[in-house]
Order: sequence, then C-alpha cells, then structure tokens
Amino acid sequence: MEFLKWRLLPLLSLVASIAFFYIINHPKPSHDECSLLAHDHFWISSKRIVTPKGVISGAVEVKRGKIVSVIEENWQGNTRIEHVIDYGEAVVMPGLIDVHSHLDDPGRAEWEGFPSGTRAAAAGGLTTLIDMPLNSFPSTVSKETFELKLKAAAKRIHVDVGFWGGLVPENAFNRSALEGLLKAGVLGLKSFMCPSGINDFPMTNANHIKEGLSVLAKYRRPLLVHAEIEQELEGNSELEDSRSYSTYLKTRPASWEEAAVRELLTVTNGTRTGGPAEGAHLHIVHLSNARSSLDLIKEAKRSGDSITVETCPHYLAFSAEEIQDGDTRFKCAPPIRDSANREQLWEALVGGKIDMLSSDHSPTVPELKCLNDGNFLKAWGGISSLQFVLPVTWSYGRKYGISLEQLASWWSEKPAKLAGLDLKGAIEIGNYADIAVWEPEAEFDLNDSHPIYIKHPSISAYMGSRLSGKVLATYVRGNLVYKDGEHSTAACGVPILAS
Ligand SMILES: NC(=O)N[C@H]1NC(=O)NC1=O
Ligand SMILES: [Zn+2]
Ligand SMILES: [Zn+2]
Repeated sequence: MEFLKWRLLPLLSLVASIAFFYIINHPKPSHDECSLLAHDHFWISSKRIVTPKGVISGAVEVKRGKIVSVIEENWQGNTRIEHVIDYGEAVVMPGLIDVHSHLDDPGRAEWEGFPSGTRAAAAGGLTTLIDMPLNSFPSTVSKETFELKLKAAAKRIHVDVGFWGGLVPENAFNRSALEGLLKAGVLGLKSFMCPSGINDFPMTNANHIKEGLSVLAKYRRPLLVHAEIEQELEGNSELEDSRSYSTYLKTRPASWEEAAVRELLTVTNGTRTGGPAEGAHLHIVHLSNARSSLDLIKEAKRSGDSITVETCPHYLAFSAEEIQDGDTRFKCAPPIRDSANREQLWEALVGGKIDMLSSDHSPTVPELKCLNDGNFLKAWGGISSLQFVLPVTWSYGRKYGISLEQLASWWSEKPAKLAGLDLKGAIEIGNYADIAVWEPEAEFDLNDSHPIYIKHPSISAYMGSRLSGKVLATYVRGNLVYKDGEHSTAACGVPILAS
C-alpha cells in the first residue's frame, strides 16, 4: 500500500499538472458554451428559405459549422434526417454581413466595444461584420496597430469580425508599410476625403488614393472611401440656430459628395482591365446624395471601372423634414437629406444603381451626442443602428415592394463579395452555416422593454419606432449564438483575416 502510494501520487500530480497546463494554454470554449444547441449536426427547416436559386420550402443540413446539403419540399419522410429545428413560416436567410461598423475597440470601448457590439449584431441577425479602422484608438493604420486590434477582439466577439485598415497620408506613399498591414490580414483599406473627426485619422487626397489602389491591386482587395470634399459654403452657419437640423444640413450639401465622386473617378479608371490598378476596387461608403453622384458612378461602371456604392438604412428611413429641432440622434455625415432624395435612393437601390447596404453604426457616449443642448453643430456625427438594420430595411422597404432575395443580395451576397468572404453570403452547400431566422410579419415597438444590446440605446435614432421583422435566431458557423433574447455564453466569433 505504502509502495503504491509513493508510485501513484507523483504520477497523479504529473497528470494533473499536464491537464492544468493544457487547460491554461488551450482555453477553447466547449461546444455548449459556443452554441445554444447541443448538436453540431442538425437540420434547419422552414417554408421560406432564401437561397441563390430563390425562396424554397425545405431544409438545410448543417454539419460541423458548414452547410452540407439543402433539400426542397418533401424531406419529412427522409429517415436520414434527425435533429430538425423547424421554423415553420419564419424566414431562413443568409446571415447579414455589415461591411461598415465602428466598434471603437480598443481605446474607445466606452463608445461601444467588441462584446456589446457583436452581441447586438447577433441579436439583429448579423453573422459577420467588418470593423472600421477609426474611432478606436489608436487607428488601425499599421501592422502594429492592427495587432492591438486583434488582441482587443480575441475571445470577445460573438459573431465573426473582419477588419479594414486605414489609408492615411502617413502610410499612403510607404508601400512596405501598407503591404505590412495587408499581409497581416486586413480585408482592404478605408480612407476619408474630408476630416474624419478623429485626430489620428487624417484625410487623403486623390494622389494618396491612387497610390493606395496601386498597392491594393496586387492583393486584389478594395479601398472604401468616405466621399465628401469640403467646398466653400454660402452663409455662416455659426450665426444660425444650431438646434435646427436645416442649419446642419446646409453645412454639408450634396455638392460635397458630388465633388468627391468626380475626384475619385479621375483615379478609378486605373482599375479597368489593363489599367495600372487592375485588381483593385473602389467602394464608396454611405452615399446619401441620390442625384448627380449616382449618375456619375453608373457611367464609370459602364466604362469598366471597378467601383461599387453602398447606402445605409438611415438614409432610406428618415428625411430631413422630419428631424425635430435639437434631436441630434439623427446627426450623421453625409447628412440625411430631403424626402424626395430618399425616394430616389430607394429607386436607385431597387433598380441596382446602389449595390448594397451597410449600417455605418457609429456610436459614441451620450454626452458627446449633445442630447441635452441639442446642438447639431457640436454633436458627434454617427447613427447607432447595428441591431436594427434588418427590421428597418424591411419595414421601410415594404412600401417599395422589396423581396427577400433583394434583402439577401444587399445585406449578404454583395457585402461578402466586397470583403472577399468566399464561404459566406449565401445558403449554399460548402458555405459556413451563417444563418438568420426572422419573422417578417411580427411587429414590435423599439422601446425600453425591447432587449437591446448596443451600449447606448438612448442615442439611437430608431428608439421609439414601431418596426416589423423580428429576429428569432442567429447561427454563426453552425453555432446557435442567439435565440429569443438569449446569447450563447462564450464569445466564439472568429477574427477573419485575409490570406
Ligand atoms: N468617424 C466616424 O465614424 N464618422 C462617421 N459618422 C458618420 O456619421 N459618418 C461617418 O463617416
Ligand atoms: Zn464615413
Ligand atoms: Zn463610418
């Protein structure tokens, strides 16, 4: 006995320390922590599954995170099928991909942060988002600052997150610095043609952008541009009522967007077949001017420029006429314009002149939104919307007869293509099982009793609205990360790196 004790004890303590060492170094969450479902092989069925071949009634087989089969109609008699989650009439759609979110982490996590932002995304049916390189601190403009970003995201994201790097004057002519950032895995670059509001993210001109495109061409990745150029203004807004939305609107006229688009088109011709930047792509973010700018973009596309454009739900939902004095929740840049412009934006979206949608979720802390004094000239510009983009697009788009397929194209398929996410954006065999389940007909009031996960709901312009389109469940790589107001316990989203 004594002998056994002396042989066994050291052995046991060795096993225990190896196990301890293993757990410390491999703290990978278990399946149960990542998913609210026990299985990793199951079927999702519904009468309305949105696939590239149309809306079908059938079932999607998910195995180890991927879609392994999609079957139509009569699957009930199929004995091979077990663990079925039947969503009845609810819509099963590819998870939404937001190519334009500011989660402000690291450095300004009190504005949003990865944990709350990605929980909000999951609750809104978004399965992937691409984080912007500014509003966090430091801005993501080098390999080193990108490493800080990845560190901040590690084990704190509830959906998959990719990253744009910043194109700024400091790196634009430094090819090896830009290549270092691209090699580290950013999915593309982002730049501003006007002041960004963030000190360590200065604006670029057409020369910087041309250089950026020539580097991006080698990596076949896009440049996203905030397209407004400051022009001389008539009058002096300082002398006008700062609580009036029209005062703010006059400080950023549509001509600023048009000037930027014209300038961009002097360099995007390089992206044509045979051009010096062939392989690069230019994407105009959050266009709000539905008039002249869109015609220019259409013409450039016709000439073979590799160019796309997005708009955001707030430009499709709101109009300048409706914004009350002092309600700075609606301040964003470019600004929300008149209702006739909104109609034209819808027309352009439905007609294919606008390629896709994004949230431009750009929150801050309530103090900087100046809700108390309602000063439009001082308030932070940015709309808080991440969790609501699906019901907002649907609620306001129904009037225009939008279809489920269009929603999937604007929010999943086209964004996946822009960001180079080959295995995302569609319910298709071989893709990741990134799926949103929602009830288009279910209405709800966005008030304090609604579960909201963004950090500062009070600054969201959508609070107080009645919307239709309730998200029931969200699957990321086959993990059920959100269901009826409940999230899976661990943050099992994956950082997406370009390779
Ligand atoms: N810095 C920043 O997020 N700015 C964004 N906010 C906004 O309304 N438009 C923007 O570009
Ligand atoms: Zn912007
Ligand atoms: Zn933005």
